[in-house]
Order: sequence, then C-alpha cells, then structure tokens
Amino acid sequence: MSTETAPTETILFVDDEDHLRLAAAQTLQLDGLEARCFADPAEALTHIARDFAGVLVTDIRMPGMDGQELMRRALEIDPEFPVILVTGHGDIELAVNSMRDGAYDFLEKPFAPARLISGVRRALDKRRLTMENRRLRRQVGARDVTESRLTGRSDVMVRLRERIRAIAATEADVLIEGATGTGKEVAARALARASARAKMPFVHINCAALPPEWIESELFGHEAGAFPGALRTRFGKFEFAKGGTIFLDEIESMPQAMQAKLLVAIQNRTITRLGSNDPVQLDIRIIAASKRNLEEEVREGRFRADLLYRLNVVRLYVPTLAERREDIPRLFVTLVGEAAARYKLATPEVPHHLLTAVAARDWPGNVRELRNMADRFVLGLDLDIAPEGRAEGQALANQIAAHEKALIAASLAAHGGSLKETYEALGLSRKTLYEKMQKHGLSRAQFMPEK
Ligand SMILES: Nc1ncnc2c1ncn2[C@@H]1O[C@H](COP(=O)(O)OP(=O)(O)OP(=O)(O)O)[C@@H](O)[C@H]1O
Repeated sequence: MSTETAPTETILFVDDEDHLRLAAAQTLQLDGLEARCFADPAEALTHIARDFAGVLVTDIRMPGMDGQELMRRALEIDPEFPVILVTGHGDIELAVNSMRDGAYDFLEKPFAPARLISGVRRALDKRRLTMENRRLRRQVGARDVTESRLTGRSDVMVRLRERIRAIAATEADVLIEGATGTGKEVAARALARASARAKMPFVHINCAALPPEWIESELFGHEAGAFPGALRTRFGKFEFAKGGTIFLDEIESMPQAMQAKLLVAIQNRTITRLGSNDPVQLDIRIIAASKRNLEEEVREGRFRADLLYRLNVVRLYVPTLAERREDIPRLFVTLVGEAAARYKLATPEVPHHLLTAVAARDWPGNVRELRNMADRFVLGLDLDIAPEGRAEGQALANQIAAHEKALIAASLAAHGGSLKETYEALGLSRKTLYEKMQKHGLSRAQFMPEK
C-alpha cells in the first residue's frame, strides 16, 4: 500500500507591486487556495523543486530577474512545471512567445479575480496529472528522461527530452533519426525507461550487423528442421521482447525481402517462426532508428514506402554536435569523468585551452567521437585537435560566428556560468558579452553547475 501523502498545492505568486500581491493573495485564499507571494523572483525560485506540487504565477516585467527568466529557471528545474505569466495590457506578442517558450498560460493585466482563479485551477489540474503520471511511472520502475544519459542543456536537447517524455507516455511506435554517434540508442533506451514498459525487456537489434540469410531467423526465430542446421526450435528477438520494447537500429540496412515481412509483423503484431504456420501474437513496442533520411531511401528504391509510412507515426530527431555546439564543453567534461572512472584513474582537470579547441572543432562522429577523445585525454595519449578547416564554401562570417559562439560557451563553462569571470577572461565589456550571448542563443543557466 502506498503511504505517500498528497503534497500541498501551493501557488507561488510573484509581482514587484505590493498592492497586486495583496489582491492576488486575497483572491486565491478566499477561494480556498494556498498562496505564497514574493516581490523577489529569486526568493520564489528557492521554493521550486522537481515534483513541487504547486504552480507559479509571475509578472513578466520586473526589475532584476524578469518573469521570463524566472520561468526559464523554473523549467530547468522541472520542465513540466506549469507557469502562468502575467503580461501588460496589449503585450500579446510577448505572451505568444512565452507560450512557445513553455509557459502554460498567460493573464493579461488587469485581470478579473475569476480569471486568475480559473487559470490557476487549470494549471493545478495539469500539475496533479503530471505528478500522478510520475508516481505511476515510478511504480512500474520507469525512470525519467532527465535521469538518462541524454544530457545537454541546449534548446534542441531540452526539447528532445520533452518530446521523449511525452511520447513515452503513449504506446506509439517511434522512428528515431540522426547522424552516426549522436545518441539514437541512448534516446531509444531513455524512451523505453520512461515508459510503462520500463521493467520489461529492451531488445536491441542492429539490422546492419546481421547477415541477410540469418536475419529472419534472428528476428522471428525458427522451428526445428526449418532449414539444414536448425536442430531445435529457437525464439527470435521479437519473442524475447515480449511485453517490452524492440529497438531496430540501422533499419535502413534491412534487406528488402525482410522489410516486407517486418511490415506484416508490425501491422499485425504477430510473427511467424521460420518453418511454422502458426503466427504468434506479441505485445511489443517498436522503436526503429536510421542514420539516413528514409524518404530519400524510398526515392532511391532502397526502402519500402509502405514500411516507412507505417514507421512514420512518431518521429524523433537527435541533433548532431554541430547543432548543439554549446553542449560540447560540459559534455566533454562529463565524458572525461566517465572515462577516468572506467579506467580507474584520477579525473584530470580539463585545461581551458583544450575545452576551447574541443568546442570549436567539428565532430563528424558526434558524441561517440568526442567520447573517444575524452578516453585519449584521460589516458594521456596524443590529442591532435587543432581546429579543423570547415566545409569549403562556408562563408567566413559563419565560421567566425561559430568559433565565437564556441569560445564564449567554453569560457562560460569554464567559469561555471559566471558572467563577470567570463567577460573578464574574454576581455569584453559586460554589455558586449550579453549581446553576443543573446545573438548566439546562449544563457548562463546552461553553464551553471548542476545542483
Ligand atoms: N548525451 C550524451 N551524454 C553522454 N554520452 C552520450 C550521449 N549521447 C550519446 N552518448 C554516448 O555516445 C556513444 C554513441 O551513442 P549511441 O550509440 O546512442 O549513438 P547512435 O546514434 O545510436 O550511433 P549509431 O548511429 O552509430 O548507431 C555511446 O557511447 C553513448 O553512450
């Protein structure tokens, strides 16, 4: 039996104007809601934790940390936390942008007490659902995506984790796309672990690694005597995945004849062992991954359109390191720590100039290549990482901008997100650093130490 008691649902209300705080507190309390009001956003932030049961209502325009920054910080602590932003009259564009950035709702000033209550009640309902979902997932042993190895604070990675979390709650089959070494398998495992199938098997099949003549028997199994050498009945990987998840890696390499059989298996949720006529019903979730664009493969006649159509229900894209350059310094430091643990060596400090070079370089092999580099660094091997020339024809300005972004990201990472230390180290004014961070979509929160 569960002994968990329901946590208190508290509304955190942030506004720098005293009379608005007072009015809101009265409105909420009269409606039987528990409200705590703050003039200082930083103070409100200290109350927000993962699994905090309440919601946040904050004014956007405040001196110091504004409402959007407060929201961003809150969503970093818990990406599903409902935030209601209070905007000035006519600030529709700001409100719409904020919704895109993850706000749950917005209230336009001046708002009627009833509007505040209904907005807050809806947000609390949503929060209750999230918490209930998390409790259920914990019961089945599921772990949250934020606990997986799918690290990275760039917008693209934050969004990827959000999508994985949302998709994990469904039973949909998923197609994961991304270049080599980006972490497609890590994403697939995170998805399975965050789903209700967490405690059931996760079966990984690399379609490119199987000889074409074995693939059917590997996937679907065979009966004794199905072919010369088949001495006894053997289960295939699909049957091992029963009740769980099957991960079809490098699906683009699946031979055409097998693609047709796979389509039938996915459509009917049944497999037939080689040499048998009896289909076996299976409850499995299918996650497929491809390094190549499957539409292109279909056009080239290498991949069946009907199979792509069937797999195409939910699509996830895992970005390359080039698309999330700002994650590289922190990721490298993490990988160095992991490598040191693996080799049972002390974790070496990563010198600043190395972080800068690592962040500025191209990584065509993505995280896998970066991981190899971390291994070499820990083992004291030659690193050979002078920044390489970029693809020819790329405008010089783009190269400069990319290097500038990488340099700033590396410096922010080296200084734990401290703006002062960063602008001093880079010899910039505070204003220039701030402008450049805005231009490159960098925020100091991305580089602050994990709590
Ligand atoms: N965000 C991450 N943080 C730490 N390590 C990661 C991350 N993403 C990937 N890795 C590591 O990088 C390596 C490559 O990841 P993975 O095998 O998932 O990539 P992939 O896209 O499936 O590669 P391939 O296309 O070659 O099959 C693995 O060692 C994995 O543990």
